[in-house]
Amino acid sequence: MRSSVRAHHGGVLPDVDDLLGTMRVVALPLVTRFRGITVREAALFEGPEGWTEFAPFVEYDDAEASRWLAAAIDFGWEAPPAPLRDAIAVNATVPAVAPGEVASVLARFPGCRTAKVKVAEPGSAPDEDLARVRAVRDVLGPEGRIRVDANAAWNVDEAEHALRLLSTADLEYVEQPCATVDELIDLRRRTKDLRIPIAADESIRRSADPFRAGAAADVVIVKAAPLGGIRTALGLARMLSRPAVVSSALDTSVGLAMGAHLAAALPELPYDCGLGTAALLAADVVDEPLRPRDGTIPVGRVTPSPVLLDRWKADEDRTAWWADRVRRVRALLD
Ligand SMILES: O=C(O)CCC(=O)C1=CC=C[C@@H](O)[C@@H]1C(=O)O
Ligand SMILES: [Mg+2]
Repeated sequence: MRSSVRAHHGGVLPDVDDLLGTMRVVALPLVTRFRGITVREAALFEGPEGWTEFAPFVEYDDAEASRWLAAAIDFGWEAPPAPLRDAIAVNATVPAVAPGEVASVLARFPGCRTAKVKVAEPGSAPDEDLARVRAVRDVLGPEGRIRVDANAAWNVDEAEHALRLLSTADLEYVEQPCATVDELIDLRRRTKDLRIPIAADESIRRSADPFRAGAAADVVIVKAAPLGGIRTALGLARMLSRPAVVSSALDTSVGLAMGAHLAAALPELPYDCGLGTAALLAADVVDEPLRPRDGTIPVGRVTPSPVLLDRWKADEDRTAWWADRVRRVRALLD
């Protein structure tokens, strides 16, 4: 490394040439559309501690992306905290597919006893969500655990209506049913009788006051990259004092390894984690992707295969776009 400096948190902050020197940008096809995309782009760097990932979704602004870069640097340039476990139980992630497609999606997650089902997608009605959830229940059986994620799409009335409909499906929790903390509080009051726990995801990583959001929720979702890295996420989970579920962001196996290290360092892990999403990628950058086997993924660093990095490399325009993004976002970390 040439001119790394110390970052505010006391860690190393590599300069932009260090980052761009090893950067590889990939464009990986998905098995099925997820949050509106069919190709996942990611920038990978090799730091002194190993390979790391910077993959904020392309529509995110530079300020938001700067936390993802801090996380990438933390994982590539610092040793992760000591793991307390060597495998992480993960959930299946079911995109907003038709009920007839549910069985083939779940088949990609062998051994997973928990499924997270996307609901409230634009243009989809509550009874379509219910049909998808019922199809998941048919495959998992009565012992299966089913959580739904609305990604903040419902207002309080819609959320109450949907939860009353979905309550027949025995839900483990509902993730981010509404956008604001006030709405979450209102919804909790209105649906007390249903006893469906409420999990906060976007409210934790995007709100100015994650503590208020944590207090309004029964469960908190922590994601290493959007929260600025493993250490920051661990500290936040500790302070929120709610059961934490580690999840990911449709990362390559390099980013999933970061999430697995976060999950491995949490003192308690009562829920299965959203780290099985390599199963939604039709291609990955490592020879042995971190796809769930027996319902778990292993904890450890992974190294991309040069052949796969070449096979899935993004075209010149997209690679230049990511290099520009890294330059702009790195400047925000000074
Ligand atoms: O938690 C999971 O099962 C997988 C990850 C996941 O659902 C998400 C990944 C990427 C972006 C988000 O829209 C989404 C989420 O909201 O949790
Ligand atoms: Mg979510």
